[in-house]
Amino acid sequence: MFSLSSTVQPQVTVPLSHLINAFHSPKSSSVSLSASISQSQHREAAAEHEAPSTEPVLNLKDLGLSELKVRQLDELVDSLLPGFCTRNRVSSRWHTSYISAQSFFENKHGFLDIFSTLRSSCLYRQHPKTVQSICADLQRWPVFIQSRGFKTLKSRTRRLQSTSERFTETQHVAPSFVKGFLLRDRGSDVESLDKLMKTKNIPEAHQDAFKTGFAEGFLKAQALTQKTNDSLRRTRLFLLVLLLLGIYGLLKNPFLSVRFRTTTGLDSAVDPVQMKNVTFEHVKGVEEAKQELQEVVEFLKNPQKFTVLGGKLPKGILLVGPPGTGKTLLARAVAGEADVPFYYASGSEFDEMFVGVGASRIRNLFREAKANAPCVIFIDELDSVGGKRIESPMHPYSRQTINQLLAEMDGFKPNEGVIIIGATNFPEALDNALIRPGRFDMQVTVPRPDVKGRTEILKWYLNKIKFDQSVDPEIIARGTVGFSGAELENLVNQAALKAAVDGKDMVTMKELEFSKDKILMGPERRSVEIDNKNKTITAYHESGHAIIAYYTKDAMPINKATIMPRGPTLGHVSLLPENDRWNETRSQLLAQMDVSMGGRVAEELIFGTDHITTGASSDFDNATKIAKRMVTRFGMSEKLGVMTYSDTGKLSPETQSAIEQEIRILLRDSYERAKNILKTHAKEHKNLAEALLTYETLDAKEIQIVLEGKKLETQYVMKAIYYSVDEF
Ligand SMILES: Nc1ncnc2c1ncn2[C@@H]1O[C@H](COP(=O)(O)OP(=O)(O)OP(=O)(O)O)[C@@H](O)[C@H]1O
Ligand SMILES: [Zn+2]
Repeated sequence: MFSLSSTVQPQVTVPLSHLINAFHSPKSSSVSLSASISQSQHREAAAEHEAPSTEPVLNLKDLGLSELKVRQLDELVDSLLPGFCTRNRVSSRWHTSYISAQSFFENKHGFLDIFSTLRSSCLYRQHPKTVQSICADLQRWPVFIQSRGFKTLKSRTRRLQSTSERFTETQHVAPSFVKGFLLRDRGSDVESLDKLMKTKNIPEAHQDAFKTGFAEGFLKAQALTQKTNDSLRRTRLFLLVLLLLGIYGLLKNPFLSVRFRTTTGLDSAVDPVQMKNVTFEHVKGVEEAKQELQEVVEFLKNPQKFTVLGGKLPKGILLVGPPGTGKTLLARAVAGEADVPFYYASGSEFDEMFVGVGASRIRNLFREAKANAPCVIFIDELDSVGGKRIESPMHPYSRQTINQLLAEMDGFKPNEGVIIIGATNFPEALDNALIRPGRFDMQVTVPRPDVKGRTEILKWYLNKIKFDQSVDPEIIARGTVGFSGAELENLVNQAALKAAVDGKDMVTMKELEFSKDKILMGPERRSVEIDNKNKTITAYHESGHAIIAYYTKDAMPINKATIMPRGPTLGHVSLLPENDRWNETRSQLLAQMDVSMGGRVAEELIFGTDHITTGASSDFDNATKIAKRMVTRFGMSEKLGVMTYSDTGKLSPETQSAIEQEIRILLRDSYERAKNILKTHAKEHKNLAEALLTYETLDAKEIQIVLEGKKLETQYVMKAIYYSVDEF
C-alpha cells in the first residue's frame, strides 16, 4: 500500500496538499507572494479546488498561507522537504513548470525517450526498496503519476488533451521499435489524485497525510532521478573522452609494442642524440680502430672535400669485436668528433612480429637521418637484423627488414653525408648482401685490449674515483688478460664499492685485487667453514704451485697465493705474465705444466700417496690440455713430428696411441720435475704453507720474503689481524 505519511514532519500545521496545489500552477506562485488574505479563508479556498473553474488562478490566500513571509515559507517547505529549498533557490524550475515527469526529457517533450526509459529501469533495479516499490504501486493504481492534473478540471482536461496530441505525434515520429517504450503506461487513464482518493474511500482525516506522502514520495523520486541523470551524463562524458583518447592513441601508435628509443608509432620522428661530449679521448686501448675511423670523422666534417675528386667513401662501416670492447663508444666518438647528430638503433628493435613494422622503422630512421645530414646512424647488434637466417615463426618479417635496410643504403649518394656504422660480435653471421661493396664495405676490428690498452683503460677509470697513490694499474692490467674495456670499468667500480663497504676513504690495490678475483673466480665464500685438516691440505697444495712457479725459470711470476675459498675453489695461486703473450715457447709451456703438477706433488710428498685428494683435477685438466696441444697442434713432439692432428677421433689407432703415449710422457716428466723441485725446497714449501695458514693471503712480495727465509714484519702481522677482522 502506498503510505508514506509516517515520513511527514510532526510540526507541520499547514496541509501540504495545499502547498502542492499552489506550486502546481505556475501563475499562482508568481501572484501569491503579494497577496495578504487571512487564514480563516483557507478552507473555502481549498473547497474551490474541487469545483470546475475556467481560470486556474490560485494564491496563498486561498491556501490560508497569506500571512507567511517568503522566508517563513522557505522554512516551512524546508522542514517538510529537507534539502528541497536549497535546490529550489538555485533553480527556479520547480516554480515555473509542473514537476510531473521522471525525466527532464519527458517534462520537456511530454513523452518518454528510450534512454530515460532504460535509465529508469536501471535505477529501479538499483533501488528496489524505495522508488521502485512506489512506482510499482502507482502503476497498479488507475492513475499515472506523471500527469497529476488534480488541480482544476480545466487544467486536467487541457493536459489530457495535450498528452493525447503528443502521443499522436509520437506515433508518427517514433520508429516502431521504440513505440513500445513510448507508449508504456500511457494506456491507463490519467486520473486526479482527488478522484483516486474518492475511489479508494480514504477518510477525510487521512487525505492530507495521503497527499503529503504522495508528494514527498514523488519529490524524492524526482531528486533521485535528477541525481542519476547527472551522474550518467558525467559517466557518458568521461567515456566519450576515453574513447577519443583511445582513437587518438591508436592513430598515433598502431601497434602498442612499437618502441624505437625515443619514438613511438610508425610515422613518428626519430630523435638523434648529440654526442658532443664523447670523443676519441674517451676510448682507450683501441688505437688502430681510432686511426681507421679518423678519416670518417674528416669526411663527416667536410663531405665535399672527399667527393670532389670523385673518390668514394664507404657508406657503411662495420665494427667487429667481442662484447664490451667499446664499439658503441667508438661510434659515438665518431659523431662527437665530427660534431654531428648520432642516431642509435639496436638491430633487435627492428625485429618485429608485425608485418612491415621493422621495415617502416628503418625507413623512418633513414628519412630522419637524411634530413639531418651529415650524421651518423649506428646500428648495434647488426647481426640480429642482418643475419643470414631463414624466415622462422619467431622472425617472420626479418627478410623484409633486411631488404629495406639494403634499399635504404643503396638509396642515398655517397656525398649526402650519412655514415652508417654497424656493430656485431659475429661478422660471419651477417647476410652476404650486407657486406658487399657499397654497403658495409669497411670493416674495423675492435679487439680486446692488450696489457698497454688495459693499463690505459684502468687509469682512465681510476681517475674517476679516489685511489691510493700506491696503486699500480699495470699490475692489475697484467692480471686481467682477456678483459674487455667494459669488464675493466666494472673492475674499478667494484673496487670502489668494496672500499666504501669496508669504510675506507680510497681504493687500494687490495680492493682492486679483490674485485679482479671476484670477476675471474666468483665471490669469496667466507661463510664456508673449512676444517683445519682441509685448510692444511689446501695450504700445502697452493704452496706447492707457488714453489714450482718461483723456482722454474720460464714460469710466470707469482702475483698472489691464497687459501680463501672463492667460487668453486678452496684456494688459488695467481701468476702474472710480464706482458701479454702472443707466442709461447716450449719451455714456457712445460713450465706451466710443472706449476699445475705442483699441487698434487705437494699433497703426495707431505701427506702420502694414500691421502692425496680430488683437489688437483683442474690442475691435471690444464696440464693435459697443454701437453695435447704441444703434440697435436704445435709440432712439439719429436715422435709425431711437425704435423697437426685436428680430429684425433678419425686417426688410425696407431697414431692415436702414439699421440696418447707422447702426452703421457710429457705429463710424467712434468710430474717428476715438480717432485724434484719440491723435494729440493721442502723447507721453503713448509714455511710458505704455514704462512698461508696464518695469513690466508700473501702477495708476491710477502711470498718472496717467506721463501727467502725471512720473517714477515710487524706490518704484515698487523695486516693479518686486519684480514681476520675483515673476515667476520
Ligand atoms: N676501449 C674502451 N675505453 C674506454 N671505455 C670502454 C672501452 N671499451 C668499453 N668501455 C666501457 O664499456 C662500456 C660498454 O662498451 P660498449 O657498449 O661500447 O661496448 P660494445 O663493444 O658496443 O659492446 P656490445 O658488443 O655488447 O654492444 C662503455 O660505455 C665504456 O664505459
Ligand atoms: Zn691446484
